[in-house]
Amino acid sequence: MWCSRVFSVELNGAPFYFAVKEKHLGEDVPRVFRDVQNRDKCYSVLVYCSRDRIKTAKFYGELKDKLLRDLPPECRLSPMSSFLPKVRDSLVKGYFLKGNSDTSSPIERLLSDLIQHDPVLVCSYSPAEDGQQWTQHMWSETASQVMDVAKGYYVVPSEAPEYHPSTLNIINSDVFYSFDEAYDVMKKCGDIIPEAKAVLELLPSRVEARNKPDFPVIVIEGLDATGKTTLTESLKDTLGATLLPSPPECLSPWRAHFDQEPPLIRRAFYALGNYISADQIGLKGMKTPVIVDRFWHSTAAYAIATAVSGPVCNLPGEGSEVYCWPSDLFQPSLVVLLTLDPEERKRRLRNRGQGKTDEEEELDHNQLFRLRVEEAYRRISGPACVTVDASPSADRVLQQVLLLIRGKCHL
Ligand SMILES: Nc1ncnc2c1ncn2[C@@H]1O[C@H](COP(=O)(O)OP(=O)(O)O)[C@@H](O)[C@H]1O
Ligand SMILES: Nc1ccn([C@H]2C[C@H](O)[C@@H](COP(=O)(O)OP(=O)(O)O)O2)c(=O)n1
Repeated sequence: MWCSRVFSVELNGAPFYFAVKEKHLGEDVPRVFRDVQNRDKCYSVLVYCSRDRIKTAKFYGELKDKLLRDLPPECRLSPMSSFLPKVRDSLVKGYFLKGNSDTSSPIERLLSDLIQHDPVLVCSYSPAEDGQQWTQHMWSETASQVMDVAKGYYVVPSEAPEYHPSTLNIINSDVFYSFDEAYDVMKKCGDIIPEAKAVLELLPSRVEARNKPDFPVIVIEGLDATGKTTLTESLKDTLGATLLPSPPECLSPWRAHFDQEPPLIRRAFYALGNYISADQIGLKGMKTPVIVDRFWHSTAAYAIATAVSGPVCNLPGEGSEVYCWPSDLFQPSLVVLLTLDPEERKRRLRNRGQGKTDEEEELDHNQLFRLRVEEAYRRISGPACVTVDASPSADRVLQQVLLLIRGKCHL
């Protein structure tokens, strides 16, 4: 089983793959080990997935903090995973450590301690006797000792899978496709996160099968500073509409807390926010048109783009079930995606001069992340978004969107 797994190490935002084999057939040394200096040693710490997903997700985050705090500063820490290609939910996450001869003792002390107290699988990597190849040694779980060197596996390069390994675990870990799936996560959090209890109290008792609103519901999407607030305010005034922010205002006191939680919990929070918004849309949409500032497109696109690293081609392919709209979530009449040239977006951000979320900071620095979010927006279907260039003046953007609304929603 171990030999059919592929290992992935993220270096500078790009994944490098290797596998392990009992026999060596003269393959190259995997990229991850090629630049390692003589006498350097590497380690992997993978977190076992327990039945308690919340515990596993929390532990993964805490493990990073612990390693960063307790490892020698020269030790390099990279995200790592192990997976079975094409097998859904087979991804196991962890960290890859690179140390030198001075740091190997403190690293090994720390890892020995971890393996005895925490749900982790530790391996070390060192050059084989011939000095050319590298071998992987799984640590014994009981005695925290390295297993017999003769039983080490050889590490060999592995082909990149068709899509980024994180895509194997996206469904119901990063993106939730029903109220019940997201609710289940929040409910389980209730025992360990007091804020989760407060969120549960705000949720509609069930996803109500409300009648379709009489008036059109228009969602405005786009990266930060593309002009959503400006446009939604103008649409509200022009159409006499109700404007609803997303996540809904009632969740504001809890948002900062959930932004600090691991993806499983954080994304469940945003997913549930959409169901609260849907409830409000159902009520308001009986009396006026409704404009919504962000909705499910944002929830799914940011989650997918964060789970996957590297270039846009690492995203799940177009048409993947990952991009499908949840069957129990209200579908708006029209979703408009505002797009903007990156330089103009930065100029608007600077002019606005406000603080940004960590994710928005990331958007600024990481152009690949921005491209992944935008592409994920475009791939979501049911309803798909209609792209509008947000670079003209605010009034021209408004006129353009009004044309779309009148064409689609008979207003
Ligand atoms: N069409 C536009 N042309 C020029 N500046 C704009 C336009 N739309 C918005 N802005 C300005 O860009 C900044 C970001 O707009 P905002 O509506 O706050 O974006 P978002 O809500 O998407 O973050 C604001 O300072 C706003 O005044
Ligand atoms: N319905 C929503 C709304 C926002 N989100 C998430 C997606 C991003 O992480 C942030 C972006 O929200 P933020 O308030 O920073 O964006 P704006 O300031 O409105 O442009 O929130 C979500 O997941 N689902």
